[in-house]
This record gives sequence, structure tokens and C-alpha cells, in this order.
Amino acid sequence: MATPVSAPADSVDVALVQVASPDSESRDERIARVEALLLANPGADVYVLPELWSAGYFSFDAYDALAESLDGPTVAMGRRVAAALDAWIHLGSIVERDPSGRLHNTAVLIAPSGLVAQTYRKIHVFGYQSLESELLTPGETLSVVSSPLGATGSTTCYDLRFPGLWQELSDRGAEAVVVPAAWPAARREHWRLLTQARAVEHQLWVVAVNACGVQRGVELGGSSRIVDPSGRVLAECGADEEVLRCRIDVGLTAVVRAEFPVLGDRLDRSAYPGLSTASGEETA
Ligand SMILES: O=C(O)CCC(=O)C(=O)O
Repeated sequence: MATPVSAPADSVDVALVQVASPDSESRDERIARVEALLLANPGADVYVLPELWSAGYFSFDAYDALAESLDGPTVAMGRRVAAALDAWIHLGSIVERDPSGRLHNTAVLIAPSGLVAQTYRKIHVFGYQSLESELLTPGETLSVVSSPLGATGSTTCYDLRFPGLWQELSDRGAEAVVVPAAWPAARREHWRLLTQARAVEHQLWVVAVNACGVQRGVELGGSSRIVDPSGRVLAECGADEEVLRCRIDVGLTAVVRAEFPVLGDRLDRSAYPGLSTASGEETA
């Protein structure tokens, strides 16, 4: 008889909830559909959704009408489901209207109690073939909170291209970073490369959940994935809607960092300008 293999003590069951936001579906229909989907997949410790899935990332003309506060219908659904499943829900992001009326692309992490544990307003709003940077106000703060994934940071989609932001999260102790996205299929290989590069650079878990399907004529890339702190891809979704479960050992971050202590060799930021002058590159 085979010996049952028990999961390590700090093993966490993560569900990548890759959903589409078809133009034919209203925001409220989509919230109801995704709530049913989550409730039909109990048992994970952490569920992660894509960027702006309820409004639809490419529905720029509807952002104003669909903007919501942190008490709005998308977050209310996440809070209900977190309590019902006794799980953490990273709700991806919503179009948030702040008390002064400005709109943001805000990621929301909800604890099993139903309380909001973290919010993050996307800092690098996107302007290439996108109206996001015209319509939304960038965020100004980062946060790292404790979750079953360890010290957890949040970044959103285009932020993947900006290593300085990740450096800051890493400096603040992040052991895992969640990346909700609406990343087009046209640049799927960048998505794959960058999710792995950020994991390797900072020796942390990357839990990256993309949208799929077609929105306003744009095909989204799917390929939601979990990358471990040494850059190995442990799970990757296909191109269609799917809930993909993967057990991860969150203690691996410490193991990888101890075994190959790159982070300790990082120089203080002030060292870099001095180095370039010393090598003969004159500054103006
Ligand atoms: O950087 C990219 O290629 C995609 C970024 C994007 O779609 C977004 O930030 O929503």
C-alpha cells in the first residue's frame, strides 16, 4: 500500500480563479456568476481573481457608472464568500471611487472574517491602447500584510514591468506578491517572462491571475500562474475560464533565500550612482 504523503505544515491551497468579462454580461450578472463559481469550489485557503473583472478592464466608457466604494457590490460579494468559505479572497481589483470622487484601480484582499485586510491602488496606470491612465488616478502607497501566503504584497498588471516597485515590496519584507491582471494575449510571452523574472529577482512567490476571453475586441491572455521563489512555474491555466488549484509550501521562500542568499548582497541604493561615476561615466 502506498504511504500517504502529507502536505507540509505550512502548505497552502491556492485557487487561481481565471474568469472572463464578456461584453454581453452586465456587472451584476457577472458578480452573481463568479459568486456561484467560488462557492462551487470550496476548500482552498486563498482564492485570487483578475484585475477589474467585474467592470471589465476594457469597458472604459462604463468606468464612471460602475465605480464603487469599498462597500460596493463587488467587495460585498467577496466578503460574503470569504466568510462562507472560511478563506482569504484576493478579489483582484475594482474601479474604486474615493470619497473625493476620484477613480482608482484598487486591489482588495479580504480575510476569512469578511474584513478587508489590504487595499492597493495601482500605481502604474496603463496608457498604451488603453484609457486607464486618462480615467484613473494612480495610487501612491504600497503595503505588505500577513496572510497565509506569508508577508504579502499586491501589485496590479502593468506594475510587473517596473522592478523598482517590486524592489520596494521586497525591501519591506514581502515573501509573496499577488498580481491580478487584464494582460492581452498579444503580449503573453512578456507576462510569462516578467512573472518569472520578478520571482527570481526577489526570491518570492508570485501568484498572478489574468483575465481571459475577449473584451471590446481585445483578447486577454489567460495563463494565470504560480511561480515559486526560484522561478519554477508550479501551475499555469490555459486560455479559457478555469479554477486551478495548487498547493504551495510558503516556507520555501526562507529555504531558497538561505540556500542562495542573493538578497543579502544587494547594495544600498546610494551605491549605484557612485559606481557609475567611478567606472568613468561622467554625470552632467
Ligand atoms: O504591460 C502590458 O503589456 C499589459 C498591461 C495591462 O494590460 C494593464 O496594466 O492593464
